Amino acid sequence: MQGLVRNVFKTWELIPCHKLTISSCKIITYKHSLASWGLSALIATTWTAPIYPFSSARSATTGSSQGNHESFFKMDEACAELYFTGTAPATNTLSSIIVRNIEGKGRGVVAQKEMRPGDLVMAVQPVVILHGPQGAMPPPDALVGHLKALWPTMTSQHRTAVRQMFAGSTTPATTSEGRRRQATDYAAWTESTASTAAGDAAAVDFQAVVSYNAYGDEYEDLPSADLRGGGPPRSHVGIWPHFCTLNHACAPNCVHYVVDSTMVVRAVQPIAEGTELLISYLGREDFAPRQVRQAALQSRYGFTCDCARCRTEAELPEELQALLLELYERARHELAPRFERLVSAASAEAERLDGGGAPYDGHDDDDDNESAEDDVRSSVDRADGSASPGAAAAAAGPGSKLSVSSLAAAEVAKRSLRSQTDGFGAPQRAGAQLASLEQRLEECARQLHLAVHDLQEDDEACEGMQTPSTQADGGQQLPPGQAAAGMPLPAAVTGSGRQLTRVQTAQAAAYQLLELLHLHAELAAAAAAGTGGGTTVVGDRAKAAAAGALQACWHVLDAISRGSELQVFQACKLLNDALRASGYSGSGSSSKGGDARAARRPQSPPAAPPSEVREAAALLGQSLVARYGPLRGEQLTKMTQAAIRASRGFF
Ligand SMILES: C[S@@+](CC[C@H](N)C(=O)[O-])C[C@H]1O[C@@H](n2cnc3c(N)ncnc32)[C@H](O)[C@@H]1O
Repeated sequence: MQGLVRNVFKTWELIPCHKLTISSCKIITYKHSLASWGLSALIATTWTAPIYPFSSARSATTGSSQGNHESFFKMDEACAELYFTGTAPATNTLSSIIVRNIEGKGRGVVAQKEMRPGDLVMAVQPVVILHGPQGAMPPPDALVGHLKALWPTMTSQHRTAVRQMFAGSTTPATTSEGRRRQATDYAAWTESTASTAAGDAAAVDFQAVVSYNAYGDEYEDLPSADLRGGGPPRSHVGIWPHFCTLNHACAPNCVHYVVDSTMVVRAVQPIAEGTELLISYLGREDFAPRQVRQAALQSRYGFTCDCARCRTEAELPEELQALLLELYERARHELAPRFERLVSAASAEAERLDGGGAPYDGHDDDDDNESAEDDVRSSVDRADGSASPGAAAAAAGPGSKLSVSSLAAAEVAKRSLRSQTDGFGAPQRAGAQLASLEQRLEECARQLHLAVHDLQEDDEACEGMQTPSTQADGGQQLPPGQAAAGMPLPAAVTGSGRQLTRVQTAQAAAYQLLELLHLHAELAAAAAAGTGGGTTVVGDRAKAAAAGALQACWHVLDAISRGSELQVFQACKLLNDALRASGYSGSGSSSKGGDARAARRPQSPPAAPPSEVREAAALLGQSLVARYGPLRGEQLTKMTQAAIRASRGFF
C-alpha cells in the first residue's frame, strides 16, 4: 500500500498545460462511463473474497468461537434496515464497550472485545435533534432552548445522561456533581435522582453541554439517504448521549455519521480488547498540519491533542514541519482559490458560448483573489460540515467559522467543471491562467517531493533499528525501551498497533496539495483531450498522473480517515476512471470502440475485469466495508450503486 503512495511522490511531474492550446476540450463526465457498468458482475468477480476475510466467523450459524459474533451479525441486520429503509433500530445498539476514565482526557470509551474494520460500535438515538435542509445546518445554539423546553418531559435516563455530560470543567470527584460527571458506566444513566425536574434544570449548564457535546453536519450520510429515497438528505444538529463520551484522535480508529436521526459509529481498524475507541472532531481540518489541528481543538474544546499522529508529526524535523505548514497555507489561501477562479471563469465562458449566461468579464487576475476567496469561502461554508461533538457549537461561535479548506475548494472547482459538458470555453485565458498556476503548484510539489524523499531515505536507513516509539492511543502499553534519547522516531502506533509512518504523517498534512495536484492533472488531461481527442502523449501522461495522484489521495485517507465519506467517494472516482480508461463494461462484450456491430452480436459471458478495474473495485470495497459493515450480496450491490450516485453530486 505504501509503495503506491511513495511512487506518486517519487515519479511526480507536472504536465505542462501551457504547451497546449486549450480549446473546446470535453470533460468526460462522471456519469457516462458508469451508467453502462455491469456492477453485479464486477462485484461478484472481484470483491467477495478480498473484503470479507472474516465472513465465516461472522456467520450466525458458525457458532461463537470468537465471542458474540451472533449478536454482532444481528446488530448489522438492524443497521441494514436503517440504511435501506430508514427504519431506526428499535433500541439503542451498543457493542461490547465500556466508559472508563482515561488519563488526561476525562472519560472515554474502551472496547471490551476485539473489533475489526466495519464492526458496529454503536447505533444510537439523540436526546435532542434539529433538522434543516441540506447545506443549511440549524444553529447549534438553538439546541439550548430546545433542551430546556424538553427537560420537564424528558425520561430520567436522558436527564441523568445530560447532567453527566462534559461541560468544560473538571469538577472534583469529591462533590456530588463531580461524582456524577465521573460516572463511568452507561448503566448509571438509568438511575433516577430524588431531585425535582426544575431543580435539576437549574443545576445544568445547558450552554456548556451544547458547546462541548453537540454534533452537526450540513448533510447526513449521502448514500443511505439515496437508498432510503423519500426526499433529499437533511442537515442536522443534535446531542447523542452515548456518542459524546467518545474522545478525539487525529487518525481515529472509528468512523461516525448520521442516518436520518441515528448516529452510527463503526470500527475502521483492527482494534484490540482494552483499546480506547476514538473519533475525529475535526472534519476537513483532519487534512491540516498538527499546529492547525491543535489550535482548532484547543479553541473549540479546550485540550491539546497528543494523539499518535500529533506525536509523530511533532517529532518530524523542524524544517519539515515549517514547510508542511507553509505548503498548507499556500494550498489553502493561494492555490485553491485560484483554481476555483480558473474553473469558474471557464464555466462562465462556456455558458456564455452556449448563449445562456452573461459574458465573461475577463477579470481573473491575482488582484481579484480576495473576492475569489469570499466566493470559495461561502461555497465551502455551505458544503463543509462540522464533524464532532461540539464542533457544531463551535462553528456558531464568534470567530470560529468553519474553516475554508483547499480540499473543499478543489471539490467545488471540480464540481463546477464537471457540470459543464463543454469544458473550457475561454481557451487562451484558461490556458494562461493554468500555466501560471502550474508554476506555483510545481514549486510546492517539488518541495514536498524532496522533503518526503529525504524522510523516506532516513526511515529506510533506520529500518530494523527501531522499536515502536510512543504509547498507543487508547492507553495500550507498548514494549519498553523505545524512547531512547536521540533515536529517530519512524512511526507512531495508533490504538490497535497500526503503524502510521512518518511519511504518511507528512503526506496527510500536505493532503490538500495532493488534491490540487490531482485537479491540475485532470485539467491538463482535459486540455490535451481538447487538442487531440485525448490521444496525445501529453494527454496520456496527464491521465496517468491524475490517476496516480488520486490513488495517493485514497491511501492517505486510508491512513488517517478510513471509512470517511471522502474515502468512499474518492474510491468511486478511481473506479470510474479505471472503467473509463479500460473500456470495461462488465457485460459480455467490451465497450471499447463501441461499434454497432458489437451491440448486435450475441452476448458472450462477462470478460474478466482488467487488473486496474479489479484494484479500484477492491479499494472501493474496503472503503464501503469500513463505513457500512458487512453488507453482502444484493445489499452490497445497492450500497455501491448508491455511493456512486451520491459521489456524482459530491465531486
Ligand atoms: C464530547 S467530550 C468527550 C468525553 C469527555 N472526555 C468526558 O469526560 O465526558 C469532549 C471533551 O473531552 C476531552 N477530550 C476529548 N478528546 C481528548 C483528547 N484526545 N485529549 C484530551 N482531552 C480530550 C476534552 O475535554 C473535550 O472537550
